Amino acid sequence: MSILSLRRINKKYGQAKVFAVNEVSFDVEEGEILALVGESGSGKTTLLRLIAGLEHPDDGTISLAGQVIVQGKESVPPHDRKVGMVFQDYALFPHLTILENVTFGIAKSKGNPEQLAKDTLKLVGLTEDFKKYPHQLSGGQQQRVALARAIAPNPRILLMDEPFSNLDAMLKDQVREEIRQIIKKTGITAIFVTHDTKDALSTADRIAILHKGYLQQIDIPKNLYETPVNPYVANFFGKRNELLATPSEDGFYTSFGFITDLEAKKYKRQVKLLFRPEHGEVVQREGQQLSGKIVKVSYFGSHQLVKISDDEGFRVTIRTNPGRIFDEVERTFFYLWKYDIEEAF
Ligand SMILES: Nc1ncnc2c1ncn2[C@@H]1O[C@H](COP(=O)(O)OP(=O)(O)OP(=O)(O)O)[C@@H](O)[C@H]1O
Repeated sequence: MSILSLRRINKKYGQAKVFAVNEVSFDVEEGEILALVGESGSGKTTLLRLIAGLEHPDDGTISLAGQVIVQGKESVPPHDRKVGMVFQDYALFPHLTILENVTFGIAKSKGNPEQLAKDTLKLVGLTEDFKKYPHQLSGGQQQRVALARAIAPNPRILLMDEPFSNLDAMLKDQVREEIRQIIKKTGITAIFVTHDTKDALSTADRIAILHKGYLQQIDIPKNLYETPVNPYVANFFGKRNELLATPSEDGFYTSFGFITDLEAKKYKRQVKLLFRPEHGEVVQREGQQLSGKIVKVSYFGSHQLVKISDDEGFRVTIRTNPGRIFDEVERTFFYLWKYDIEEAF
């Protein structure tokens, strides 16, 4: 069931010439984790602030948990929306202990606020540092306090702005997994903003990708990566190779050789074969494969990227396992096991 629904949301700031958010519509399902991704200035934070009520759209409707919270000029004020927010810098009160930080937002709630704060801190994995101050905690721990503070009032939805950007690379993988598990354990619906595709692919159930304020695609990570709706989305998740090819009855002629493919006869004019580095395989045997000269091998620990050039110097990149040893300038064979076909012109 959808808990949040945005319909044709537009937002332009003051005298700006272009809209920060353009005609954006989507639904978020209950219990889902949605990542909002896009390059800098694409409208991610604006969208989050519109949902939180920190900005008001020029047009559009927003409904949360069955209640219309924005329509035309009317809107429910932020404190009545029951939205939890985790800010990029965590925004903890430096002069309050972590227990006081979490109790602060629920002080007026029924029952025993301090016990609820303690229980929520335990839920996020902080069991004994209740009396410490934020500066005495690591970045990852501070983030968990911010998360506890946001979820303690039992919000309808949790919004997080760049939650992983202040963490170093070593910590990031671990924190992503922990945060995902905590959110899933509570069953809360969450939306987080990130410009890092790894954050989105590894943490979210679905990803919404924005470009210049327009929603490009919203789907599960695998579909965004494997079946992007346009070149912008495809390239956002890692560069694709683009190889020009001439179709014939039984395959494609390329500058690296011939690829047998009966799909080719559907095309009348030159096409582009689009493929990611992991959709090719470098092989030793000669056969129905493509061939070229290895011009560069880059080692990344978990894999290698091999740049292969045709006779004219045009290059494609193929990913291989890290154990293979290649000589640069070696002639090699490779094949593509997956590619998209697009009209070239
Ligand atoms: N308060 C503001 N006043 C005027 N323009 C703004 C304001 N906030 C954002 N903008 C503009 O709106 C557009 C979208 O900005 P927004 O911050 O939503 O993008 P973003 O995708 O979150 O970017 P980043 O990743 O850099 O935070 C940008 O062109 C930005 O310059």
